[in-house]
Amino acid sequence: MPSTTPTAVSAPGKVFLAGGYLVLDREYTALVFGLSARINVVAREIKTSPGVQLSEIVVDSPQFQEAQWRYGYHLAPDEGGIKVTQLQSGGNIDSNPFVEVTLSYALSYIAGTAFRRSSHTFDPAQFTILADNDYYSQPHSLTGTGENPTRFAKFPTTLRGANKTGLGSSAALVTSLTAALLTHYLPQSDFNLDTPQGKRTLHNLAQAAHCAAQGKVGSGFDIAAAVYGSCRYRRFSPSVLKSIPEAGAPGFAPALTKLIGGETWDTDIVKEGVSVPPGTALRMCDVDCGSQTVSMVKKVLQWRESNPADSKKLWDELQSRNVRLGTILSEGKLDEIRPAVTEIRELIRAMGTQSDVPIEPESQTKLLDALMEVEGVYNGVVPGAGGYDAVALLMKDDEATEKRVKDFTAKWSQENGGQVRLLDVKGEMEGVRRENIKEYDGWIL
Ligand SMILES: Nc1ncnc2c1ncn2[C@@H]1O[C@H](COP(=O)(O)OP(=O)(O)OP(=O)(O)O)[C@@H](O)[C@H]1O
Ligand SMILES: C[C@@](O)(CCOP(=O)(O)O)CC(=O)O
Repeated sequence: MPSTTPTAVSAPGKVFLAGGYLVLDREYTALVFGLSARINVVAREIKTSPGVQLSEIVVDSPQFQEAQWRYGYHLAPDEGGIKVTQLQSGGNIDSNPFVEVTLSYALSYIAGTAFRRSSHTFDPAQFTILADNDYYSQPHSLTGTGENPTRFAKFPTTLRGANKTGLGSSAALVTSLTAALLTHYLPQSDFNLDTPQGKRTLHNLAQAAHCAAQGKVGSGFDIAAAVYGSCRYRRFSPSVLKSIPEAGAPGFAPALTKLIGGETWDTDIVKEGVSVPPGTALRMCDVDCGSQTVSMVKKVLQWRESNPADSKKLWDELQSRNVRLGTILSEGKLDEIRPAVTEIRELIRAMGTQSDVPIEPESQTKLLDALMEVEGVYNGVVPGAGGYDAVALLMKDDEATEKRVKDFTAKWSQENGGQVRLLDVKGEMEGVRRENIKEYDGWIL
């Protein structure tokens, strides 16, 4: 039976502190942190008048303009699973592939497991997405209503027009929407978010859906952070996802059920020993400029292929420096943070120069070096794939340091052009979780 009371879940965004590029290969690991910025999904049934039959799932994202997607669903032939189709609602609504693919995957999984035991159908339901403001850099109005008027802003734009800050909105969205669908439609005996088994199911399903929606298989670190929060991550073998036909194609449903519960996943996610010292915060600065992760990844991998010996030497050494930083952070050795990060940055710059990819470009080196001079800042990196669009800082977690960093970034932006802005988000340990529905007063009727 679907849940008759509304339920809410949230999943965190990510900051990729160490191990970018290396993590694409299972030989190496990444040090990834979850963030206090979350994507929340509230699930509730749609009540219909007596005698009225509705088979519709509505997903909406009320912080944005033209962001309501209505879907019909049917059983695809030849065990193709549940196929969803966006219903036209008059206006010119963009499709949302991440939402659509997530629905196909989660509904097919639900139908193929629990619903197989009974002649169940999907009752109409609504899933409302609410994202913490730091995911987007647009100016916004904070005139919301309810208990929490400033937590979720209204953005004066469609999602397509939103400027993302790179916190992994699609991974957090796919994870929390999948968790909301499983929680809403399945009894607790079949899916419980609070158990290791529940998290495993969610992780596998969200990874598969996210890869399908993106049209590529990345390392999956962002889904791991969304499910488990801060962790040391070793990726799954890309071959894990080879067995799965496109959603709706013949054989999709049994292949998906087998994949999600199967033993082929060789992901290795460790939470123990991943933390920052007490009194220290991992913070992000948005730098207003975008980079092209896909072509950067392609170029770095080409360099690696053409220079197997040199690149291996560099990656092996970088891996051991990354692991050392993880140990220093979890053991709270404050004095060692700065030199350890400096050593990592040296090798990141070497990788950038050798592959001719701006991983830590000169403008970011200047910015990070100048930030290090701000009292209370230990050091910082260009997170993930690097480029021009963000820096992550390890700094003291107090108001005075925050103020100094904000003053610094304001001055830096003025003197150097562009926009550097300290976001409110901080590194946080916890992954996906259930939320109290009261958090969303004023947003759901
Ligand atoms: N609040 C939201 N409501 C509905 N869909 C969203 C929302 N936020 C993100 N999405 C979906 O995720 C897509 C953005 O995903 P994309 O992978 O481009 O960005 P990202 O995950 O934030 O980036 P990065 O991996 O660089 O951090 C949007 O086009 C939309 O489909
Ligand atoms: C380069 C890479 O290792 C990290 C990309 O991270 P981000 O999208 O820059 O946060 C790619 C991946 O892990 O899928």
